[in-house]
Amino acid sequence: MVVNTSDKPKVKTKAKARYLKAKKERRKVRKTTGITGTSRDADENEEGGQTNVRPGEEDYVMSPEEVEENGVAGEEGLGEEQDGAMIIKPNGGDDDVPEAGERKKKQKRRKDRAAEGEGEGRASLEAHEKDAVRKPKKEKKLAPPEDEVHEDSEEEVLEPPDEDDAQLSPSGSEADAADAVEHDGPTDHAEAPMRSPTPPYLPSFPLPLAPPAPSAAELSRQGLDRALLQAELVSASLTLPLADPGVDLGIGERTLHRLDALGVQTLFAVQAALWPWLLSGPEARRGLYEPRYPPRDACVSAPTGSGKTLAYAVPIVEILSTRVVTRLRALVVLPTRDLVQQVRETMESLCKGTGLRVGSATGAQSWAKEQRQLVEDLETKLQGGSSKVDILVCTPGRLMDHLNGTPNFSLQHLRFLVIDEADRLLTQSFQSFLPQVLAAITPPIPRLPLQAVKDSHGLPVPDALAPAWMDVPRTWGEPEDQPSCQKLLFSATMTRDPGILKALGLRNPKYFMVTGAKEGEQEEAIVREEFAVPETLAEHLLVVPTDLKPLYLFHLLHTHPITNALIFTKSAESTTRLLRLLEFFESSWAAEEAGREAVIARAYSSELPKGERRAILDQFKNGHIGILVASDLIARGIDIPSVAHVVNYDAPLDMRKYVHRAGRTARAGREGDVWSLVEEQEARWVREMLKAAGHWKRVKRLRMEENVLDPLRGHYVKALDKLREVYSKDNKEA
Ligand SMILES: Nc1ncnc2c1ncn2[C@@H]1O[C@H](COP(=O)(O)OP(=O)(O)OP(=O)(O)O)[C@@H](O)[C@H]1O
Repeated sequence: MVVNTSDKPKVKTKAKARYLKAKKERRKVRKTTGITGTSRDADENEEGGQTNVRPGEEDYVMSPEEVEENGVAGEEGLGEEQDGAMIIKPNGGDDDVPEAGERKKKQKRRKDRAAEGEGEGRASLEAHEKDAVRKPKKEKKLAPPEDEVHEDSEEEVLEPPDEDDAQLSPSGSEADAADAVEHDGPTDHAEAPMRSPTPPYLPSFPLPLAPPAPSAAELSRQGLDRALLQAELVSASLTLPLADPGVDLGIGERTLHRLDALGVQTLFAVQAALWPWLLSGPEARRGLYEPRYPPRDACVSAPTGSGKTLAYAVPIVEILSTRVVTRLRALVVLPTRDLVQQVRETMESLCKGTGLRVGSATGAQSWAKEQRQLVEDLETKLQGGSSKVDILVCTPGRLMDHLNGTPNFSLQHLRFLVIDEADRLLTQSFQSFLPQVLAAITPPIPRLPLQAVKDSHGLPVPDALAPAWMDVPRTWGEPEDQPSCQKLLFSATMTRDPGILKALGLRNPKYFMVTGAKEGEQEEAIVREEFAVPETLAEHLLVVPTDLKPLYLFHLLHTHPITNALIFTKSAESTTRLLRLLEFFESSWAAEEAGREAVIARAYSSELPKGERRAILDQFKNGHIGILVASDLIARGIDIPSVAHVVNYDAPLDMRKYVHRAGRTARAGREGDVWSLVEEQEARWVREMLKAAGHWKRVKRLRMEENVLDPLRGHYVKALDKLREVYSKDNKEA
């Protein structure tokens, strides 16, 4: 960082005179030797991968006044001099030099002088200097803390494979090219010297840490602590045989057969806790309408892949299977179309033989068609609505469309409202759906009078108001009927934020938490929002230089080898770019020797049309595609049992994202690995994030020497060239 010194008052001292003389001498030397040392040079070097200055460690140039106060480089050993100014390396601060104590004393003396009132100008100069001296310290914090990442780790050093013999040394242009690919797309290297002195990486700032979890007292003030702190804690390792004669699950023969057909022999922890509570326990309500004794709501937090879908789907189907007429009685809301499709399939397979009808609303079909599929009578005005489906699985946007625009689409008969991936659906981006849904399940005031309804030909039409909606005579003091809708919230990262949960208007909620936390640490884990991950998940973290990240990825894919893998990037665009680079790399690698087979990879993001996305997902599920490079569109909920590895190519932005991405593998008790490639400048906050979530100890930190990449560098360079070519062609055509 260059500090502008022009507005500083001039202070002439002997030290300064000495300094200026020395400066003249140095200029002379430079003129004769041709060595320059401006910060611009440093930037250009950095861009070319030649400098020792790491991203985020910008140089600080000292003013003559500061030199005077701090002494010259030769005296203090703080840094090197550049064009008449001193450059302090950020990691050459106070802590690193023996003379630091002396300098501190001087700074203190300066402070004291300023405090004694040596004039305003001098005081502001002091402040400026103080800032300037501090800044490098701040920058130091941003420096890639590779050492720190390794400090308390059991590192696994990955040895270079020796079967390949391609030897290419790292070069500046290669680093440039990788940088271009990762940051700006391909660039013309001939232009490199013309670049501005801006460092090649955007300055990095640590992400703000999550605010501390609300205290028990805070929760208490919000009126939610009792329920939350009295959560039913369920051990993640709990299982229950489905055929256990000693346990009354409240499940009928038909459902037991369906579960058997689905391969369910043993209940997972979340199911073992929830099914009896909903179906056979003292608090269970099996009626379709429970206006006098409405059921309690439930919030369920359980790790990814732990069977939350069946945990709610089975009780819903079991209870609704007694219904006689079709009404919309269960609504399941999910954040994406793919998840809607997945849950609909599960519901349909459970409903076989019950006569229950399952529908979905995502906007995948035309509006009119979807309306006709959901509502029986779109013409007559019916107070009780007219539904063609018993269970509707939908996205929030399409649900709002139907609430506002589909005649006779009513939620008054709802017995279950399931909000799956609840923490996601309660975030701001989805916030408007919740008030509308809550209004639609709340009876009107005053209640509606019963009236005979006739169709356009004057013939009577059956209409049915839900009990809580009806205006019926009641004796004095008798309470009005309550809506029978039971809200069930599910997530692997369920929010404990009382403010957010309050917005749901939960009725005497019961919390279930499936946790791996040890006894005695569970309460803290709840309050601190620590999320459990599957026990069978192995977690690895590798700190890599930004410019070589793709190459490290390719190395991982080849050496481990990693297949049946989901690779997550930060955006749809990055997904496409990384896939192209991977394809070019693979074709170059496979072409080198007969018999080598390139890995088959595809991209998956919102950039693809819906139909294509579906086809790609199917191919990935049945193993025709080995690697799916994906955006966060499928980071949540998607269940693909064959996924053996997840790679965080771009670091997840928060712990929730980390948990959900990682949770695409190690599902239903299977083994799985997550690999996080963390850029040097991100390492600190990734570590902080994992630590704050009580997760750091689980993560195995890897160290990989750069020479392991050598056998693949040649193919990588070719791939980069090809990518640059394609992008410049694309740009010309655009
Ligand atoms: N009791 C069981 N026995 C065997 N397999 C089960 C059982 N329960 C669920 N599964 C299977 O486990 C897998 C994961 O279940 P599910 O998708 O419901 O997980 P989830 O907890 O909702 O995960 P996420 O939080 O990622 O959405 C599914 O393939 C499901 O069929």
